[in-house]
Amino acid sequence: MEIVNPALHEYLIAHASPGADEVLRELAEETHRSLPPGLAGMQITHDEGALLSLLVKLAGARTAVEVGTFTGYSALCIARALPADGRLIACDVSEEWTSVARRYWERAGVADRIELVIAPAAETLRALPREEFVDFAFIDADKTGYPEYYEELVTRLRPGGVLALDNVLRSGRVVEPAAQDPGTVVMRQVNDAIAGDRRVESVMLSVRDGVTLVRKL
Ligand SMILES: C[S@@+](CC[C@H](N)C(=O)[O-])C[C@H]1O[C@@H](n2cnc3c(N)ncnc32)[C@H](O)[C@@H]1O
Repeated sequence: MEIVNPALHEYLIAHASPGADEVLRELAEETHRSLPPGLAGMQITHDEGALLSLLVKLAGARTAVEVGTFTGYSALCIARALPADGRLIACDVSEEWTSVARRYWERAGVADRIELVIAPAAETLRALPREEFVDFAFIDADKTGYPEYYEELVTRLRPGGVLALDNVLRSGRVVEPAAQDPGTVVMRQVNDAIAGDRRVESVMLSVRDGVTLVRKL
């Protein structure tokens, strides 16, 4: 999934702060021990988690939304960067995977900041107030859902708010014309749409599998 070479990726991870965090490390270990590699590999890596925490703090975020929670690693990185009275709405469809997440959120002392909604994310997002109240959002779920998740979230992002999208390079497949799987085709459309979206300024980063950062104007 990573697009930088493995040695360099290890080096990046070793230099992201906070260095050793017991709760995050054990969450990653349990996820990789209990699930097959194809599923466990959906978890973001430590460097991306550190990036999310930093962005939440830089944006001064109090209200955040995550689409795609899995076993809770990214949600934990977002929630612990919020102030104590901050709120993260976490969207997923899996009771099984998010039951792991809940245990680690409790351990980290951030469970009271996270509202987990088990339902298709499009339904959850559509039901949110139609106001610019979101300070930070992270999209990391089914790729064909990205156009709707982006639109529902960008309209609710406050001016100056930040939205991050994961897997935007699809392991490099976005630049391979022969790659025509639905996720890659949709991701090319999303990437083009964001680059031309006059409501935002944006940049694509080659972090892990590619992360686009969007700031609402
Ligand atoms: C790549 S994983 C998320 C990884 C997570 N951000 C982390 O840090 O470990 C994608 C997640 O999206 C969820 N998902 C897939 N389709 C969804 C949908 N329509 N609505 C909400 N969640 C969905 C899956 O259940 C899965 O947990």
